[in-house]
Parts: sequence; structure tokens; C-alpha cells
Amino acid sequence: MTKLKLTQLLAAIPNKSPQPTHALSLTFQAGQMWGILGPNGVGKTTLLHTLAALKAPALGTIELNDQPITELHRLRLAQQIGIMFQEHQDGFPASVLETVLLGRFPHLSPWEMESEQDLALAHAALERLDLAEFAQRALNSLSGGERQRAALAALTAQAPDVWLVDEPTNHLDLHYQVAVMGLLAEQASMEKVVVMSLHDVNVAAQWCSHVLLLYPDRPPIWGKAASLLTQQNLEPLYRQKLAMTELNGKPLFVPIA
Ligand SMILES: Nc1ncnc2c1ncn2[C@@H]1O[C@H](COP(=O)(O)OP(=O)(O)OP(=O)(O)O)[C@@H](O)[C@H]1O
Repeated sequence: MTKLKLTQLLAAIPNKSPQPTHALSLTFQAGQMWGILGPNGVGKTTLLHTLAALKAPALGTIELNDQPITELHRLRLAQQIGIMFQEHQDGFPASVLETVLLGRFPHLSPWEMESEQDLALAHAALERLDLAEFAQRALNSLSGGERQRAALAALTAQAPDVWLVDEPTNHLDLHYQVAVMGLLAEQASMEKVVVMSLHDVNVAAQWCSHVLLLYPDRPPIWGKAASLLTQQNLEPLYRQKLAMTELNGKPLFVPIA
């Protein structure tokens, strides 16, 4: 069973003074769906990049299945840990299909071309994100929401054991917000580890099994979403007064102006 273990981890937040001093020691387990919540600039993206080994931490270690990620070969890491970035760069001109096929890259041997199976996986991912008709379109011709779905299709084609997703619902209309959260929940139900940053506490309350709350001015807290998503914990997180009600047994928070 996949697990990503953080021990006394401090992410290195650029240009932040003072740097955060409260370390994270927790394990993201297979089957769990984690939401990282906190105000703008607190370090959610930086933490996700650190978990993907794209950034060195200031302190502490990250282990994937008991092996420090710093000891894993880049390719092996990319087979097991996938990340969807918050900003989608155009890079070089590419079609939507080519972009999604890049998700298969870690699974190919050097100089190996994509196989029929890689192509089939890419097409299945496009179908899953309702993008089949866009396969041959230039990526940079897509709308913001379509591009977000293309990035998720690439991650789906990559099929990592650990899914790190920076604001999965960005740019998405309500239908696709639900569709994409459903896709992530499906991955968790297939024993993947899913860790995402979120701005919408109601999405977290609806979908996440666990949450990590990153405060700018007090120690972080983490644990089961059902017990941590309370007015008492969320109002100081966002420095925002909230009203709370319940819908289908889940809390629903509304900011009060
Ligand atoms: N390349 C950089 N150079 C300078 N500062 C940076 C850089 N990248 C991030 N930062 C700063 O690091 C801090 C953490 O940024 P990060 O993107 O991790 O926050 P976040 O919690 O994801 O924010 P948001 O909710 O706005 O997406 C911010 O203050 C940001 O301005």
C-alpha cells in the first residue's frame, strides 16, 4: 500500500521572513483524499512541489514507501508521483493528445516510442475528461477549464500512485468541478494517495477524507476532515467570519461580509 511519509518537514518558502517554524510529521496513505487548506501565500503550492521532489525542503524528510524520495531515481519518481500544476504553461506548441501522451513519458524506456497501449491510455484519459473531440486541437487554443481538464487527463494517463494536484477545481464550471472531484475520489478508492490544495472549504468538506490546515501564524493541524472542518478552526485560518449549516450530513460554510 502506497504511503508518503513526512518527518519533521519544513518546506522552504521563497522570500518569506521569518520562515515557518512548525514542522509537518504525517503520513498520506493509500485510499485517503487529502485537502491542503490555507490562505493565499501560506505555502500550499510550495509544499506540493516539495512533495514532488521538485524543491528541496528547508528541513526534514519525505519517504515514499519507506524510501527517501531524494534517493529515488527521477524516472522512478515520475512513475510513482504525479503532479498537476496550478499554472499551465504553453511551453512549445503541441496538440492536446501530444500533451496527454507526455503523461506516459515516465513509463517509456529511453528512445522508446509510445506503444499502442500508451496511445489507448491517452485516449481513455481524454474520454474520461470529455476531451476526445479536442485531441488534435492545439493546446493553447483551449479555454481555461478545458486546459485544466487536459492537465488532469495527462495526470490520468501517467497513472501515478501518488496524485498531487494544485487546485483541481480552478477554472472549472460546477459540472466539471463535481466530475473532477469524482475522478480524484475514484483514484483514492483504487488505493492511490490523493493530495490536493483547495481554496473551497465546501469542496474539501464534501470530498476530502483528511485535511491539512496551514496557518500563517500558528502551528498547522491535520487529521480527519469531519473533525477538523469547523468554524473554530476555519475562521482563524482565513481571518474570516463564517456561518455554518449542514447539507446531506456535511458542513457547509458561507463567508459573512
Ligand atoms: N519564485 C518565487 N519567488 C519569490 N517568492 C515566491 C516564489 N514562489 C513563491 N513565492 C512566495 O512564497 C509564498 C508561498 O507561495 P505558494 O504559492 O506556495 O502559496 P499558496 O499557499 O499556494 O498561495 P495561493 O493560495 O495564493 O495559491 C508566497 O508568499 C509567494 O509569494
